[in-house]
Order: sequence, then C-alpha cells, then structure tokens
Amino acid sequence: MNSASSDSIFVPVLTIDGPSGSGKGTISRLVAQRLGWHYLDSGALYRAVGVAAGWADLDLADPAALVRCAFDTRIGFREQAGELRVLVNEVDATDELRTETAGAAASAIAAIPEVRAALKDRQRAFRQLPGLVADGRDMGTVIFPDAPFKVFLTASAEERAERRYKQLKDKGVSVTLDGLLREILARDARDAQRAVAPLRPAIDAVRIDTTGLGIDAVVEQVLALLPAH
Ligand SMILES: Nc1ncnc2c1ncn2[C@@H]1O[C@H](COP(=O)(O)OP(=O)(O)OP(=O)(O)O)[C@@H](O)[C@H]1O
Ligand SMILES: Nc1ccn([C@H]2C[C@H](O)[C@@H](COP(=O)(O)O)O2)c(=O)n1
Repeated sequence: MNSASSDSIFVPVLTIDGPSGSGKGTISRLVAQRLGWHYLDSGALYRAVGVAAGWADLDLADPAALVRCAFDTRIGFREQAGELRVLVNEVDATDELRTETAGAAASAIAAIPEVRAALKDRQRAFRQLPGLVADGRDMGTVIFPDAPFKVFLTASAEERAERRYKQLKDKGVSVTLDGLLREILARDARDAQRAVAPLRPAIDAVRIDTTGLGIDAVVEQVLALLPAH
C-alpha cells in the first residue's frame, strides 16, 4: 500500500532524488530539521544490505541470496551527537556504509528488482506524522509517487567529485579527484540505466541545479517550495 500511515490522515512527504554527490543527504537532513519532519536516507538501506552481504561473504552475482539478505538484514537508525548512525544487524556500520566501495555495492544490488521490492515497505513505513523528507533515486517516482512536494537535485559531475573529494580528505581518506570522478560517472550510469526504478526526475519534480550554489542557498530554495512553515 502506498498511502499515509493512517487511512484518514494524509502525511505529507517531500522527496529529494538525484545522483551521487548532488547533496540529497545534506539538504534533506537540514530541511527535515527545519520542518521538524522525519528523515529517510533510502540509500543507507541499499548500502546496509550490500555491507551485510559482504559480511556474510555472499556473491554479488547471486540474486536469490541477496534478496534473502535484503529481507533478513536488520537496519536501524540512531541520532548520536547530531549525526545519524546506521546499525546493521545491531552493529554500528556508519563509517563502512559511507565508503565508495559500499556505494558501488549498493548500486549493483539495487539493480535487482526483487531486492528493491524487499525494501519497499520498510521505506514506506517512515511515512509518519508530522511529515517525511525522503532522499534517494526513486522516492518521487516509485516509493512516494503521491508526495505533494518533489525535488530533483543535480550538479555537474566535476563539482560532485570535488565535493566528495573534500569530504573524504577532511576525514583523512586518501583518494584522487580523477578516481572519484570515474566512480561517480560509473554509478550515475548504472543507477540511470537499470531497468527497474532508474534514477530520473519524477514528472512533477522541481529540478534544482546546485552547481555553484552553497548548501544554505539550496535549503532555502527547497523550503520555498513548501507552504509557509
Ligand atoms: N550545495 C552544496 N554546495 C557545496 N557542497 C555541498 C552542497 N551540497 C552538499 N555538499 C557537500 O557535498 C558532499 C556530498 O553531499 P551528500 O552526501 O549530501 O550528497 P548525496 O547526494 O547524498 O550523495 P550520495 O548519494 O552519494 O549519498 C558533502 O560533503 C556535502 O557537505
Ligand atoms: N532510492 C534509492 C537509493 C539508493 N539506491 C542505490 C543506488 C545508489 O548508487 C546506492 C547508494 O545510494 P546513496 O547512499 O549514494 O544515496 O543505492 C537506489 O537504487 N535507490
């Protein structure tokens, strides 16, 4: 069922989709804070299944095993010191989840239709009052098609690679700009070209190109789409 958590009360949803590094997570968290709404990081679910599959030594070319893994993996979110921590089978896997390796694994398993189906209800369960900000690739097209507010964030691949480079450098991770650009382009292509729920803007989404725009400016543009709050 794709509806609000109650038959009679409509729970508003703001979907924010876009490619890797477009700022979905950052903007969604800030907008959710400003609105006092819940937040769904749908990519974390795919990353968590990918990481759990790695821990269990599953073959990423074995769809049946990955689908079982998607159903069986326990995924929890916890706010700690202002940061969202992700628990995979009760283990804090936040740092492992944020690696480019985990992103690439998530992108690969996300192309399996049964894995996507296995995660559908878990994502829709986040739709709770007073509202939800949901970020991902198919939030506006597949998971919450009736969302009244939809945004599609973009930025040039070069700027997205630079943002990621800075983010990882700040964390002390050794990477090259060229390598990150290649990974971003490969992930864009896989996410946009898959047969099921490909990365694309919903027909009723407002597109915001964030190239050259700071975080605060993007947050304000998104908030301006909602009624006065
Ligand atoms: N408008 C912006 N201007 C400059 N930096 C930004 C902007 N938006 C996000 N960033 C920075 O870019 C990096 C990537 O942002 P974020 O993780 O939110 O992207 P994402 O689209 O959620 O990526 P992914 O899909 O890979 O999880 C972060 O370091 C974030 O602070
Ligand atoms: N709604 C979603 C969210 C994520 N994915 C897949 C594709 C991404 O490359 C990967 C990691 O997501 P991220 O954490 O970078 O947002 O997971 C998807 O297919 N659908």
